[in-house]
Amino acid sequence: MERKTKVLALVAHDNMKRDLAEWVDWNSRKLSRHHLVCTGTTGKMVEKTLRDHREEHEDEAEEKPELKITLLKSGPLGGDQQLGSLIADGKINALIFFWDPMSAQPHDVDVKALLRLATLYNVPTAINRSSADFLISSPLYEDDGYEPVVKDYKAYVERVLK
Ligand SMILES: O=C(CO)COP(=O)(O)O
Repeated sequence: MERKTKVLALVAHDNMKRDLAEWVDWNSRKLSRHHLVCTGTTGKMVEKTLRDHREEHEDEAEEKPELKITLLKSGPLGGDQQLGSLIADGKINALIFFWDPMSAQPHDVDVKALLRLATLYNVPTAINRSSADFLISSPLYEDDGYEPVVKDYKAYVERVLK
């Protein structure tokens, strides 16, 4: 049976990009069959990592799906906000965001907003390598029937203002 393609968002701050590149390389088979959405600079790195991985494993007979990677703007230039908007529209199935706990970011408010929306919409989110390992190796990750429950905000939306 044909498995569903998921939309996975991958983002890393500069000091964490090497970590993400290693993680992507290690998980390239699992990632390659999904549509990846990345902030600009992260996306270029992810694409290069996946292409290099393919070149190194050219001799393997397995079928290699066409890479599908969407590059948003660079994070500080609005990429985090673009991703937040995709989350609000229900277009992202999981977020892998290696954010830097040791450096201030010029777009810190955008980073916070992105993480807030991922939480609000109950998007499975990994914020470091171990949580990313747990996420990608979870049986639920492979379960096409699993849909995260999004809270019903109807009462909030329809509240009467005095
Ligand atoms: O700043 C980022 C996330 O907050 C990531 O942006 P880049 O992928 O463009 O470096």
